[in-house]
Amino acid sequence: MFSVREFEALARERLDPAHYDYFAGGAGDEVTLRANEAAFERLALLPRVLTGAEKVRLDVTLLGSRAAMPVLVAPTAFHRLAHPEGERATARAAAAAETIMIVSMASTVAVEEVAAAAPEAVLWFQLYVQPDLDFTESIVRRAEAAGCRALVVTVDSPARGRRDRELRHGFDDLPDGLCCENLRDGDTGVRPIVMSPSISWEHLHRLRRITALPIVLKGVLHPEDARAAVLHGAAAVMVSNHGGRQLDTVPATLDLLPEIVAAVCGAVPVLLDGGVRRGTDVLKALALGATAVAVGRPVVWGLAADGERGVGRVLELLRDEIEQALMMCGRASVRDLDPGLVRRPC
Ligand SMILES: Cc1cc2nc3c(=O)[nH]c(=O)nc-3n(C[C@H](O)[C@H](O)[C@H](O)COP(=O)(O)O)c2cc1C
Ligand SMILES: CC(C)CC(=O)C(=O)O
Repeated sequence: MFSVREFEALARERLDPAHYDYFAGGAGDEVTLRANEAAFERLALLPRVLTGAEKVRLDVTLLGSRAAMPVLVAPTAFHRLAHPEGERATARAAAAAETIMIVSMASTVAVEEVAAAAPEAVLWFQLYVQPDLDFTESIVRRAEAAGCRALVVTVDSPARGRRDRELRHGFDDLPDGLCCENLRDGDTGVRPIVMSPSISWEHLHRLRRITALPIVLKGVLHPEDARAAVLHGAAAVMVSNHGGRQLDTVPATLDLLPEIVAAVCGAVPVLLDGGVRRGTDVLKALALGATAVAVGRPVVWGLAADGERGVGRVLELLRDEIEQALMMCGRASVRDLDPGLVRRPC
């Protein structure tokens, strides 16, 4: 396998079509899903020459967590639909690649077991605030106790996106034997995930009161919200449209990045996900001001294709591509890229 695209093709062959469509699909007409990747294709790289950059640096430090490359594992649900080992395999591969895995609240392996399966892994935990705030707090406590080092609060989902592919397959629940293990509740079994339309800045304040973990706001698209996130104490913002799975026809994340970086004014790191498939994509996002990016579907494709090895290979491919692209651009480090590296062809 020599590219993320090849992994997607193999995953498609291996997966039940309903599960492939769950992973691959987007909301509505999938305009945003396509736009995310197209935005990277539209932007060109403009290399410098004779810069003497013999050794290149790929590592970054984010909220105190080190990553050997500026590519994180985005939180994606239901990994055991892709491979029996599920999130355990993903975490082992992330640990081997020395990068950060953001464990989804909707993981099919409990966060404690993910941590136990990969003791070296640096884990962050993604949270959907549940209307029962005491239950939400108990989930946060579990993530803390499991050793997660940041809380990634997803704010783009006051309701679940309408995804025609899921509707067509009637995919609305996990098969028998699988469930969202982080929603187990002593008294009532496993609770369903609820998307909270009432979620507000007040919930962020509450989370800040109950946990000392740094909080990343995931799903910020409007520059005003990015500014507000800083004022309300977010430790980082993640420019994300949920991989085109929530509100269709929102802009590609790469196209919004410069405005958000300007709005945040260096106060907190800006992360981005959506459509990253190549090392050159990573360089483009970093050139426009992201500190790092995250990949969702590429990791799922690796997992479905070959479990831990597949995820490991996907991460290795991205790492090698970044290193090569950085050298070809005449730059010595992912930390000091600037907008001069990219051109928008007229
Ligand atoms: C199958 C799938 C499941 C996802 N599950 C979650 C989730 O549980 N929580 C969350 O915040 N985002 C979730 N996302 C969104 C990802 O975190 C991320 O924003 C998106 O996948 C990035 O786009 P990409 O797939 O093009 O890399 C999911 C995405 C996919 C594809
Ligand atoms: C369980 C779902 C809410 C996970 C998700 O965020 C998604 O499928 O995009």
